[in-house]
Parts: sequence; C-alpha cells; structure tokens
Amino acid sequence: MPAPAPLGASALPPGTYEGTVVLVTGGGTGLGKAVAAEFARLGADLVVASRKAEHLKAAEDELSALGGRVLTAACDIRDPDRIAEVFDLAEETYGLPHVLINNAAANFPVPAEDMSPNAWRSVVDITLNGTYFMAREFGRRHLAAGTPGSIVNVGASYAWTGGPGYAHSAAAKAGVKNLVETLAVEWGPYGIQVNGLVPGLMPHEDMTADIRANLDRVRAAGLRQPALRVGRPRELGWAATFLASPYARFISGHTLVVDGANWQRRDLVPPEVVPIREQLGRGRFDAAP
Ligand SMILES: CCCCCCC/C=C/C(=O)SCCNC(=O)CCNC(=O)[C@H](O)C(C)(C)COP(=O)(O)OP(=O)(O)OC[C@H]1O[C@@H](n2cnc3c(N)ncnc32)[C@H](O)[C@@H]1OP(=O)(O)O
Ligand SMILES: NC(=O)C1=CN([C@@H]2O[C@H](COP(=O)(O)OP(=O)(O)OC[C@H]3O[C@@H](n4cnc5c(N)ncnc54)[C@H](OP(=O)(O)O)[C@@H]3O)[C@@H](O)[C@H]2O)C=CC1
Repeated sequence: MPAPAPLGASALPPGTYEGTVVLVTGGGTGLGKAVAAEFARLGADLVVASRKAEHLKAAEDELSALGGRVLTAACDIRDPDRIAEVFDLAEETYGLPHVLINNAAANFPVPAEDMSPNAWRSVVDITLNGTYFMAREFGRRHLAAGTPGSIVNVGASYAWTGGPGYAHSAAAKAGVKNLVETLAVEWGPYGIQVNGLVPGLMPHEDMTADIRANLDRVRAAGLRQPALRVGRPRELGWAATFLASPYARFISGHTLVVDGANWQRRDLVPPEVVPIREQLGRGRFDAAP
C-alpha cells in the first residue's frame, strides 16, 4: 500500500480539538504517544496517565512541544481509587476530560502452558480491568454532569481470531471489544460514544524487548503483510482523532481496524503448523518448576 501522508499532516480542520480535554492512558510511549500527538496538533489539552516517571516525562517534553497543554499523572489503571484521583486532578486543572483514549495495555509472548497464574492476572488486570475502570470513572462523571463524551478503547485483532502465544492478552482484548459494544448501548442515551480502535503491526521505538523480539521474527520471515509494509503510528492517531471528532458523532459501538487487511488474510494453501513452543524457541514442556 502507498506510504501515508507525512507526519504533521491532518485530514481534520486545524483547531478541531481546541477547548477539548483528551485523557490518554499510556500516552508517554509508542502508539499512545503518537495518538496523543495527533490530538495535540489539533489543539487538544492532554492528560497523560501511566505508571513510570520516565514515560510521563517523555509525554510532557514531546507533547507540549506540539502546542497544547499537557498534564501528566502517575497512575496504575488497576487501581480504581487512584483513577478517581487522576480524574479529580484533571477536573481541577482543565475540567472533565471530553475524550478518553484507553490505550494502556500489557503483553508478552508465552505459551499458555508456561504462563503462571500471576502472569495471566497481570495482563488481564491491566488490559481488561484497567480499561473498564477508566471507562467507568469517565462514564459516571459524565452521567452525573449530564455532559457528552467519547471513549476509544485500543484493541488488537486477535480479539476476533484468538492469539496463539498471547492467550492472556487475546482474551483480555476480546473483553475490551465486547465492552465497547455493551457500553455504547448503555451510555448512548446520555451522549457518550464508545468505539474501539485496533492497530496492526506498528513498530515504534518504545516496544518492549519481548514484543520487539517477536517483530524481529516476523521481519525475518519476510513481513507477510497484505499491505507489504507495516503501519505508522500516526495512522492510528489519525483514526483516533476522526473517531472522537464532531465528524463521527453517529459512530458508536464500532471497532475500526487499521491494519492494511492483515487480520483478514487467508491463503489457498494454509501455512505450515509450527507449535508456539517451537516458534518461541522453547524446548519440550516440563511441568516441574
Ligand atoms: C510483532 C507482533 C506483535 C504482536 C503484538 C500483539 C498486539 C498487542 C500488543 C501489546 O499489547 S503491546 C503492549 C506491550 N506493553 C507492555 O506490556 C507494557 C507494560 N508491561 C508490563 O508492565 C509488564 O510486562 C507486565 C509483566 C505485564 C506487568 O508488570 P507488573 O510489574 O505488574 O508485573 P510483574 O510483577 O513484573 O510480573 C507479573 C507476572 O508476570 C510474569 N511475567 C512477566 N513477564 C513475563 C514474560 N515475559 N514471560 C512470562 N511471564 C512473565 C512474572 O513472572 C509475574 O508472574 P510470577 O512470577 O509472579 O508468577
Ligand atoms: N504496537 C503494536 O503493533 C500493537 C499495539 N496494540 C495495542 O496498542 C496499544 C499501545 O501499544 P504500544 O504503544 O505498542 O505499547 P507500549 O508498551 O509502548 O505501551 C503500553 C503503555 O501502557 C502503559 N501501561 C502499562 N501498564 C499500565 C498500568 N498498569 N497502568 C497505567 N499504564 C500502564 C505503559 O506506561 P507505563 O509503563 O508508564 O505504565 C505504556 O505507556 C496497546 O493497547 C496495545 O495492546 C495492538 C496491536 C499491535
């Protein structure tokens, strides 16, 4: 597929998000930062919430250079009390966020039989429970205030297909997609839109070592994407700024996949079956700890 428009370009009119507060979880790294940047270019004030000080610093430094104001808040989205404090802080500083980008998630490749109960819990807690806790706080505050809002939950295409090597994340992302569909109906009458946004393979400099190693395996195999290229983080940002914009007010309960049709790929001759243990370079399963 052709290369996208250059970084800094936008399909939306300048100032589309002036006077709008956008809260992005995990907005200090990778795709969350790229999405936050597109809102900032269009005039939004940003609230970035995540756990690590170095990620919050990166958000503050890089996103404030794009024009809008940036408030950062240390927050583990597994903690509903801390989430409420972050919303209090945002309200005191700018007013209640109009848009919530539920981007933060956790993931690492591991064969299902090797995964510890705590590893499963950590990924599901962050990816599914954290996403719900953020949406819950946002929804309750808007319902109480009688104001409209827009939520975009970042997902993954293995929500539909299953994700060998990522059982925890795939199950959690299936829950995230399902939550979009439920909340869109429950909160539609109050003017709250809820949509999902799924990136395809979009490499970036903040990828964790585990995910990067998998990307290297994909590249070594020859990429194998129908688009014959990977996605650029700004392509996700453009889709997010459209979904939360005044031009998408009748879109709700929808999950938009930005992956160059990769998740639809089927072959006349199915690919060779290689067990996940082998793909991850692991030996025979040994139940002994
Ligand atoms: C090229 C193809 C790419 C396909 C991508 C598919 C689409 C999805 C992409 C993504 O979601 S990318 C997002 C990735 N980003 C992150 O995961 C960032 C945040 N991650 C983290 O903070 C950690 O990785 C964490 C482990 C998920 C959470 O950290 P926390 O501090 O809460 O947990 P820990 O106490 O460190 O660990 C809990 C538990 O998990 C076990 N564990 C940790 N890492 C691994 C691993 N690599 N493999 C197996 N198990 C792991 C850890 O040992 C703990 O379990 P116990 O030892 O206590 O049993
Ligand atoms: N990159 C890709 O190709 C793909 C990505 N995705 C999805 O896109 C989204 C962004 O992924 P990507 O940018 O690649 O990943 P990153 O690892 O760069 O981003 C994950 C972000 O989540 C934050 N985070 C993790 N755990 C918590 C927590 N408990 N509380 C608050 N924040 C947390 C991290 O910040 P901190 O460490 O500071 O807490 C980090 O900023 C995710 O939802 C992911 O599943 C889906 C498919 C493909």
